[in-house]
Amino acid sequence: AIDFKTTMANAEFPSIFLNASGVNCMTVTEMDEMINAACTGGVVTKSATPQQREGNPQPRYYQLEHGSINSMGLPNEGFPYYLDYVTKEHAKPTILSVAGLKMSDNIELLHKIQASDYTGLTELNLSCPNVIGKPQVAYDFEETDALLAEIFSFYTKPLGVKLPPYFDLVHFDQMATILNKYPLTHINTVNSVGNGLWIDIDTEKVVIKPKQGFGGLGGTMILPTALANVRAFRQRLNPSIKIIGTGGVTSGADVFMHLLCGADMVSVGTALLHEGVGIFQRLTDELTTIMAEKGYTSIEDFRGKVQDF
Ligand SMILES: O=C1NC(=O)NC(C(=O)O)N1
Repeated sequence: AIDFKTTMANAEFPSIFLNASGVNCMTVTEMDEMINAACTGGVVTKSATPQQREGNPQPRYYQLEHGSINSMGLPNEGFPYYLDYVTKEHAKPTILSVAGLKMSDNIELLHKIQASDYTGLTELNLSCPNVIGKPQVAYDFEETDALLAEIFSFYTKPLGVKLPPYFDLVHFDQMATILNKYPLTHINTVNSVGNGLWIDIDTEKVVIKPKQGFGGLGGTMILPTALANVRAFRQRLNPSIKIIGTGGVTSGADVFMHLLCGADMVSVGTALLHEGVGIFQRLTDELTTIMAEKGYTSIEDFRGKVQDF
């Protein structure tokens, strides 16, 4: 069997696979299920906001033929619930995802984690596209830079950021220049492709209620965008900043492509919601088959080695 173990900061993940924050991670039951499932590296919590949130009105999720559209609106049990969970002992590492609704929230949440007994990884979600009236922070380069500067003036525990997709090479340059200034453990890229729209032609209505049907896109249809973002940041970031590749993974071949682009770990959202935690054994088996066919005995044989034409 191939060794899929991965280390990020002070955490040793027994597998490269994680859930995308938001999927299979809202409650203790779901998070335990992720940790206890075969071939998972651990669990990423739902992004925690300072207080519990109901989220946006339903329907707020819809499965499309080639992916998904969602405008959940950060429903979650509240920061204390998730801090309590990750501070407990678990068989595999946890990543605590947090999402402030304004800059002072983010600072406050990280002060609380810094002061807590939690020593594991934290991921600052800078990219939720679905909080009504709120922008995706990571599309504001100045705000992101200022926020990270403030955070790293006091935060000394392992910290990564969840990024939205970018679509312009100059934006990759600008964002990487900012991120390289800070001792981040990782980036997680991509969050959903923000503010897509889908219509049911029978009813001539949009398919989700919030924001007149505008929602974040996930699944197969965003795989090319996800691969581009993983590769672009791998090419630009300090090697010390690891990459969790997220977006569009439904098969071992998709995982293989994320790894060729340089991902250190791979997380699954839409397909996990659709298939359940059994997907991780399937992805492991499919990736193992591909590697065997190519004579690879370790991910290091091909990680980041996508070739130009
Ligand atoms: O960061 C997020 N990305 C999404 O696609 N949806 C959720 C949400 O709406 O809660 N948050």
